[in-house]
Amino acid sequence: MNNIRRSSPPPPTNSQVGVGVGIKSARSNIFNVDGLPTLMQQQLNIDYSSIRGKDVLVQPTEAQLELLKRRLLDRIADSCGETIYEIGVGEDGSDCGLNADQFEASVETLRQLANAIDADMVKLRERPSEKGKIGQFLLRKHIETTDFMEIRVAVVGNVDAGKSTLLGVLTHGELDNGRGHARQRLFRHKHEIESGRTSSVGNDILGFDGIGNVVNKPDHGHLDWVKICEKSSKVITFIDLAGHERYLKTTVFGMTGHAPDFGMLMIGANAGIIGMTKEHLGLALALAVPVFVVVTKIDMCPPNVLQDNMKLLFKMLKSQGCRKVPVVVRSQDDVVLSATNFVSERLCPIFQVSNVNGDNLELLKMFLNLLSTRMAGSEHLPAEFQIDDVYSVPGVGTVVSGTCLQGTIKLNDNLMLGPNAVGSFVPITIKSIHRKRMNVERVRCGQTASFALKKIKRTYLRKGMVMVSPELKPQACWEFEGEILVLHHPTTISARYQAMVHCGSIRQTASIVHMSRECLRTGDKAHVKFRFIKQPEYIRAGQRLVFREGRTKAVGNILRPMPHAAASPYRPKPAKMQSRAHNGNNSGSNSANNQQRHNGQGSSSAAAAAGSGGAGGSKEGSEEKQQNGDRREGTRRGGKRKRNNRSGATSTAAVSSSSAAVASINGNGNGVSSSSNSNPVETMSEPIQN
Ligand SMILES: Nc1nc2c(ncn2[C@@H]2O[C@H](COP(=O)(O)OP(=O)(O)OP(=O)(O)O)[C@@H](O)[C@H]2O)c(=O)[nH]1
Repeated sequence: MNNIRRSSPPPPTNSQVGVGVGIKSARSNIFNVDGLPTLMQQQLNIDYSSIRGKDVLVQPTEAQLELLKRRLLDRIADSCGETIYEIGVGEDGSDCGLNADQFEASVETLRQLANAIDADMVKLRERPSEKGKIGQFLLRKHIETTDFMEIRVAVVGNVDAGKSTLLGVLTHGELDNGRGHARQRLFRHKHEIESGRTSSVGNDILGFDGIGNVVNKPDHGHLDWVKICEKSSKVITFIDLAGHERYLKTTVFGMTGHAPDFGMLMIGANAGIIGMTKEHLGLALALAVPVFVVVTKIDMCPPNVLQDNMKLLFKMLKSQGCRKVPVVVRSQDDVVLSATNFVSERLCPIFQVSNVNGDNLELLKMFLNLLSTRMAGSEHLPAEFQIDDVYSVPGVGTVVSGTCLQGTIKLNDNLMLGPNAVGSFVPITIKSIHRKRMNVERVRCGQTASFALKKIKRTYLRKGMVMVSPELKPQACWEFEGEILVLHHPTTISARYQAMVHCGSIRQTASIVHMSRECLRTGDKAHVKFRFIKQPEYIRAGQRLVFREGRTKAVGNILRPMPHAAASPYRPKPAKMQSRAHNGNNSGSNSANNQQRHNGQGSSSAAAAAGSGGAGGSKEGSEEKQQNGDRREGTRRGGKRKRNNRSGATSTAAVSSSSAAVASINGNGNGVSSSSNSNPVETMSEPIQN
């Protein structure tokens, strides 16, 4: 059988396509890359050698048909409901192509197999090869009306890039007028309608049926989510995030708390890489979320400007900081190529679209239809659900929404909910389950849902809590060890420094108790022991985290939760916060002074550029203060400036040897105004390692 998705090393070009399929890593876990026996084969001792030839579908025996069916079902189960089959390619990838008759016979056999396993079949692509034809076909299994595959796409990009407009156009099927018509339907607050700016995390859905047609049919401008879900085999949930720097904290929460499978980075063709573009890209890279790019407004952009901005985009994506392979998607072939190689090949597909005249929107839809979840494969594990919102619904009671990270949750299941302020978990029972407003009986890993809970008060709950299977014997942690990489700090970070930890849907200030180095600067990596300031949280080793305060940003992983750390409140004597002086006002001469003082590195590098310009630090700081009255607890944030304790050369070396997206995120945490000061490409020049 020839349809194994491989993560082959050479970067694909527009004229090549990777063999076989599935966009998700889960597939390659089971079907290993060399055609060696899979885990399942080993377990069941099934010999698939007789179905490895390129012509197996031409005239298969009964036994071969049975094996083919079995293998297709395995693959579909592994991929949560669909797979892409490549006809005319042997399992080892060599000797490709079938003559016309053989090809037709193979297609017919595949159609019979699809019928036998109750799946739809659609041709995606057909191409000639040296020895004949090769074709790729999508097989999508029919599922119950109350079930559908779910993919979450976080929509990020600078303000006015056209995010809400594109989502309005995609989900409502009506083009924009260039003056904000399409986005009106998506705004959730009066001030958003008045200002035309997204300020909250929004959800919009786009449903595809078994053969990839969009099922969204607005009724007088309104979408009935239940109808869409009933008719859909796959639902794309767009997490519409705010582009304005003022709402960065909400955007970070959207990226960490809503567990997106993919990031859609939007760029206005005429404006190019400005403002928060690099900040958002850096965030996605830091959280290991694969990103594709959509360049909007090509209808109103002069060709030379578009060309220049595309050049910069390519340079940024290829830079050491990103190490992506950008591919402009211009045809259906390119769509299949990029969708099938998206995750494994570090490919970054780029779509150039217009929301006004509809250019290339069909290609984007086709691409979205081929995306698959990255969270499949842990249905059998004990359930774990992270809560990202809590409501009190009249007549229903307390409702929580969030994402199932592992296992399956069914109606009337008993789970443990917590941790509360003292770190305990309480038993709860699931009263009802909604997926996209539709009543369902179960939720699997990778899916979002809302649960009505029995006998629990709204006031007991908060974002960041979890509901887990009692089998997991959950424990809350005041402290944990992590490995972090400082993407930007104006001076140095030392023990007792406090900042906001974003980890899944947890958002709480934590203090550094201990570090493997005396102090940390931009680009430094260290083992750090953190302690939550307000209450213990449920965390797991391996979770990614973002540690930020104002323009200070660090990313990393949780290495070791420490559930046995004492619960007595830790009241660190706060470190002196010299760096405040630099956060406040970064414009004009101040900014220049700050650069020198902070970095001690003269003209060196992206880090210096990052420190400059814009009013980001102060604004954001004040937003956090407003939104987060709970955070200070009578302590001040620490941050130690150590002036001149490194020579310029040393610190430059430290930065350039760092593995981080030093500048990608840093490049301009400062908003639109800074973009003119710093070269967007140069600021991406430091490597990012996740
Ligand atoms: N001509 C043209 N105008 C567009 C296109 N896409 C969006 N616009 C216009 O650009 C403006 C900004 O679009 P929005 O969708 O609000 O941008 P946004 O990225 O969502 O902005 P925030 O919500 O503030 O982050 C609106 O007036 C749209 O009508 C396009 O493809 N062509």
